[in-house]
Amino acid sequence: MTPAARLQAAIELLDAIIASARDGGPAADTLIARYFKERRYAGSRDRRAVRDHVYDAIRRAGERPDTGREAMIGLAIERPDLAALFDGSTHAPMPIEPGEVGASAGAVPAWLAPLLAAPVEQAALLGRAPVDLRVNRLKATPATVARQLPDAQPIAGLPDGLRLPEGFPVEQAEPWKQGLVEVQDGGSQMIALACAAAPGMTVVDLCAGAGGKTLALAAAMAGQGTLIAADTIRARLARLSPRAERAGATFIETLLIDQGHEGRGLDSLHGKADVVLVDAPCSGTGTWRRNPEARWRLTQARLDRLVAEQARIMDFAAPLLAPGGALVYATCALTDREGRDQVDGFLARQDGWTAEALDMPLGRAHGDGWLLTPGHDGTDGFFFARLRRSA
Ligand SMILES: C[S@@+](CC[C@H](N)C(=O)[O-])C[C@H]1O[C@@H](n2cnc3c(N)ncnc32)[C@H](O)[C@@H]1O
Repeated sequence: MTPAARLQAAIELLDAIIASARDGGPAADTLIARYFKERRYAGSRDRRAVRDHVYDAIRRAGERPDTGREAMIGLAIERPDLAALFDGSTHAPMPIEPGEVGASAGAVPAWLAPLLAAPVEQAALLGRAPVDLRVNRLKATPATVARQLPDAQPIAGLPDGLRLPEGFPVEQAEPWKQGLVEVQDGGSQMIALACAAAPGMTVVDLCAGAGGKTLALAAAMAGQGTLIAADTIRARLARLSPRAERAGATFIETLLIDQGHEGRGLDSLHGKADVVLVDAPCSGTGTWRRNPEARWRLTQARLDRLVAEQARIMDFAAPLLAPGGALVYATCALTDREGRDQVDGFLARQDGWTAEALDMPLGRAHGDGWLLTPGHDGTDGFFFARLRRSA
């Protein structure tokens, strides 16, 4: 493909990504993979160049543009090398008309910016994310893994964390194949640390998804005790089993609960748990480094629904705790409504709970919880809090 044809391909892909973000369709990565499956003539260098154009244009535009051309013209305003490719030749984009405007530059949609926690460094939300690993203590130590992965660097403050450069193909590396490491952002590792799970405890990971944090809890428990991974989506929980097997964490039990009737599946756990992790569904504002078009999907109405659902989940999680137990509330969101205010609301609604002061090696205190941000900590963005049920 010529450089101009690559640019035109990026514009077509952006059209599809914009429509998908508007209509709740597939993620950008899925659309890009589909696009190239149908265009076998594109070589690996073509695919890389088109993908880079697409993501550069997405990262640059805080508001969802109307068209791919508008997104790309916005980028071309800052990149004369790209502007020169709008020449109308075969497979190239048509010349930019006088007065034709590009998407404006920005990190965060205007409606959302005032809702972000004040300390958040907004531009850093769109940076490039490294590949973070958690060494699986059920099978290995950081020292043994570091010898096998010489490119990996320790992550300050995370005893089991190792960091590889962006794009490192870790799934082809032996330590990953043998289950000695899991790919897990440093912020997620910090949340597992905040749970302070220990051998012999009863721990419930209530929004377990495919079990990223469940596996970290399993390692902290050294494979001893009761660890339940619950979720409302069967397909997500199903992805945990092969991961648990690879990690040697076969003591994990999975529990499929019924959306809207969660209490039914959780009755037998009432008053039994030492730790309940609520890693709640959220706006994902902290993970834009990995899927920057997510900010084109979020709407005020969706945020309102998420906030209501987070409060509801915390409320049905609370009775699961034994006296003296800890409910750890976490989101990969950086809006105060999903974090600090959510904890304030819980403490106002529920008697007999206190927020524990946290002192973690990365991040900073925020309200009654803790904030991690890409700009301050080099991790994805998270808010979490540890809420203790009185003994
Ligand atoms: C942020 S994701 C969890 C990510 C996961 N903990 C990890 O570390 O990979 C939130 C999860 O909450 C689940 N969820 C949504 N509503 C729920 C509910 N009412 N009860 C339990 N889980 C729910 C979603 O299916 C999703 O898997």
